Amino acid sequence: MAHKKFHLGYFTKFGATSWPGDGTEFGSQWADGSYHKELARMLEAAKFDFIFFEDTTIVGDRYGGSMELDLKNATLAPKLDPLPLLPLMAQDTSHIGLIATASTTFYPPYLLARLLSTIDSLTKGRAGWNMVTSSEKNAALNFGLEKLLPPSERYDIADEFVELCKKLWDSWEEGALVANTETGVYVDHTKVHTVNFEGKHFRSRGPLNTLRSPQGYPVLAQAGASDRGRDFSSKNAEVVLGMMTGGVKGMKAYRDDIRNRAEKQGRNPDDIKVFFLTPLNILPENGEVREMTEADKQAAFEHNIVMASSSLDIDFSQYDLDAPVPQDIVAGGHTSALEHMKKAGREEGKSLRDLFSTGKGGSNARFRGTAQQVADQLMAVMDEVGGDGILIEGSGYNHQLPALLDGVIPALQKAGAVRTEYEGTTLREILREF
Ligand SMILES: Cc1cc2nc3c(=O)[nH]c(=O)nc-3n(C[C@H](O)[C@H](O)[C@H](O)COP(=O)(O)O)c2cc1C
Repeated sequence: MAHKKFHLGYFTKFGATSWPGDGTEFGSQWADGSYHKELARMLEAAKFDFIFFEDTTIVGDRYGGSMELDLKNATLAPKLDPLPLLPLMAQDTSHIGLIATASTTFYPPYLLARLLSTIDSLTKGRAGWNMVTSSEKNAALNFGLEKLLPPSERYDIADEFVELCKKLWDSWEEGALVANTETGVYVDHTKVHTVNFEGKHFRSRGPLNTLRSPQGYPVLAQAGASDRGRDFSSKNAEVVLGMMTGGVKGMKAYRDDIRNRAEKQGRNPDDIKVFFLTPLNILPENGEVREMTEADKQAAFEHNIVMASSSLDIDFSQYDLDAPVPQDIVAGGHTSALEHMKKAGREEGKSLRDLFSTGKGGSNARFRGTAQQVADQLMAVMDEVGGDGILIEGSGYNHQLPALLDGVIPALQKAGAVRTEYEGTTLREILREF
């Protein structure tokens, strides 16, 4: 049976992705960029669409008011800025897309538009921007703000931010650079325009002082989950990132919803690729399934509770961790994630400790089995959901790279479910190949 062809992304961070370990694993030396350069080469050989860098700008101390658990487990920090890493990875590769996160809440639009234009030039048209509005109070404090605005206002600002960036990127028309040695004209001034943008939140005269970059502007990515977030992503994004909440039904509903919203905004839904983030648990052929030990569960708990405390802006240490999830918790951050947790408490009696003690090493991964079985499961899900891509969780999974790249991907390629060659050269072209 012919399978739905789907795209592949790899989700990681510019941080320690192989901790805990003994310090010699692949990924241990990451701060000089060498690990990610090697990783990008490996993923390009497997014909991934892109490598994706999440990012935040804090050391997490929301849980119990201490940085200890975050720094102990290298959960949120240390993390370096992924934007300068993209051109480094581009030097050793020729096709793989390079997407990094930057916040519309903290950057001035002109500065970020200029930086991303520069990176798109340096990567020869392979840059992407994951647009986030940020959800950590500490991040606000780091940038001199007392607190974050409510999520919907942050999205209103982000809408205007993107509108201005696009105007700035378009302030240089195609063909403005002429470099005509006979006339002595380097840039045709009639093709470079001021933008005179006067919005509610931003003003900018423009034009950018860069060049028009190979893609014009970077591929725009976003992960809206709330109603307002989905409106934003279906209006602006070309890569939309979803979670696998709600199983196949939930995934299909999410993708259909994003496509419908995009159509209502006058966009061609096929220009948007929806990727679902998931870990994989690839087991050895006929091997023993290793269950989580108590130490694994404790490490998972510490990691997950630090992540959730900061992204939801909740000090979970105030709550009973072993009773069903309290229904009166209020989130400052991503509200949809908290709603799922409360539902698990209400309907299944799950405690915060139950919810936070899983996930390490892909123990609760939906996709679990030998390389061939994982490939078959991925194809079955994509066939049913209808597309568009899988974003494979990479942080903490370096040990699985051989099984992924020598097992799962070749099995998918053999079945015709993923690409075996790149046709396009820019990230936008590659995403639109199918
Ligand atoms: C795959 C994925 C990647 C994300 N990456 C980041 C990130 O790097 N930084 C960040 O602050 N938020 C990140 N988020 C959070 C989203 O930007 C968004 O806030 C979240 O999905 C909740 O949606 P909502 O804002 O509509 O409630 C990510 C979410 C997902 C699903």
